Amino acid sequence: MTADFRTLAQEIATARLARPMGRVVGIQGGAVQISGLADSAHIGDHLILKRDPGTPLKGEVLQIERDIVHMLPDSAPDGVAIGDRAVLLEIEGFAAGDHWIGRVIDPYGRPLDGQPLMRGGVSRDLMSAPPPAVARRPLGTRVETGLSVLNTVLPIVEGQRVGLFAGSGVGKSRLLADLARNMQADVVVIALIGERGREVNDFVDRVLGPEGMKRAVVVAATSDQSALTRRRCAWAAMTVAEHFRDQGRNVLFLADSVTRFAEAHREIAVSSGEAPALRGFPPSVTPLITALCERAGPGTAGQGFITAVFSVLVAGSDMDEPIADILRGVLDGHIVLDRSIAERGRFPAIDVGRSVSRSLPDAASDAENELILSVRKMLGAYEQSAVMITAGLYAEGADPVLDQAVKLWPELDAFFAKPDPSGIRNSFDRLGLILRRAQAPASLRAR
Ligand SMILES: Nc1ncnc2c1ncn2[C@@H]1O[C@H](COP(=O)(O)OP(=O)(O)OP(=O)(O)O)[C@@H](O)[C@H]1O
Repeated sequence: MTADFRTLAQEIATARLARPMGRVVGIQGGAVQISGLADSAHIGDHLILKRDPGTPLKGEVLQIERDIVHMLPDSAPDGVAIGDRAVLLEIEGFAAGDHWIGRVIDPYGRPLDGQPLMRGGVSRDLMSAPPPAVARRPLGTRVETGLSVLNTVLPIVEGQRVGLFAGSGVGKSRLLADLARNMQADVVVIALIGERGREVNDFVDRVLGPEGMKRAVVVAATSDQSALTRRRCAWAAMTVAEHFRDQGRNVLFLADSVTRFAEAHREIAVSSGEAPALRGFPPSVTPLITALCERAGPGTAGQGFITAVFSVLVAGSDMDEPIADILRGVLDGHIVLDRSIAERGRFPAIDVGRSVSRSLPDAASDAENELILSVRKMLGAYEQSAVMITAGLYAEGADPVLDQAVKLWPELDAFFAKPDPSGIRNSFDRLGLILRRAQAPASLRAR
């Protein structure tokens, strides 16, 4: 029997023909209390509530008390009455497989691209723990990113977890798509959390395109779906990544965005009575985000790596807002996109001065580290005097580093925008050439 038939036979054998039913006994806030299901329901199970009159209302099991199941409905529980019937739906196991590559799925493993999709052979727990810290391999080697700036001054190594901090409309999706298409990886798993439906289609069809989809699994939950589904999206995508990692493959995991994941959690937490604390977010948001990020990283011996980029929405470049702050603490680096750079048309709009890769200095050779340090010094000198320079108040000769920085600035700025499919070595060669032209390293070392 082929694997597909075995899966089908298993599904038929385990299918439940009768469905447990309960009755509404209360409605409080956004949640509906149901009796008669406490023995059969599990957290996260789906329910369908038959409103009389009205269309059925779907929802998920949020809490279970001794006799009562608390259901969080997908939309406002208008028209729900005491005594209405609630039917427990069986939730299928989540089992990824190779045939998911190239597909767009929802957080329950159902296809969103109109084609049939079989489940894989083995169901996985969506909330699995990360590999034990002591058994984990160390971070791996540098990966080709396809972009000059990430190949050189902000390197990413196998198993590294990076935050992508960006305001709206500064090129976050395009950068993620560039990485999905060009970054070195066996499989790319993309979590699209809380985007509008139109944006998901646009991302898949136009921004990512058929080339990007070739090795990608997209897991999407749109903004109109319930908070539970949106929150589940991040876990489902991470579970897909873990499936491929366990097979020894190197996975690139891209999450867009952790902010929307945290917002979905906030909705759920408030419905279950948790008080907001961190500027509107409940205290449980910190362990939630930390646990998700921890699942990425190196696997154990024989497993692959999950190299991850988690995007964060930072309104008005506020890097201290709670989600950005939590992420900065748990990740191994951050890439900051800057609106003023995007506004002058330089993409990717990475603010190199404010971005950090914690894989340095280990990820680069001594000579490369020296080059990176020189670039950073020059950028620092330029940025400190940027106002003076643009106001025409800069006079050559006062500071040799600033003189070089001013001279090199246009070339460095153009270098940061360049794609580089030919690899890390080539990116460093080009960067070295730019610096040598101004004989910068020697004079900088003398400072
Ligand atoms: N690499 C690029 N080259 C040229 N233009 C770009 C590039 N990246 C982004 N842009 C421009 O910036 C716009 C916004 O990009 P993108 O949709 O990726 O931003 P975003 O931060 O994901 O936006 P949102 O917050 O709305 O999701 C694009 O429509 C395009 O005009």
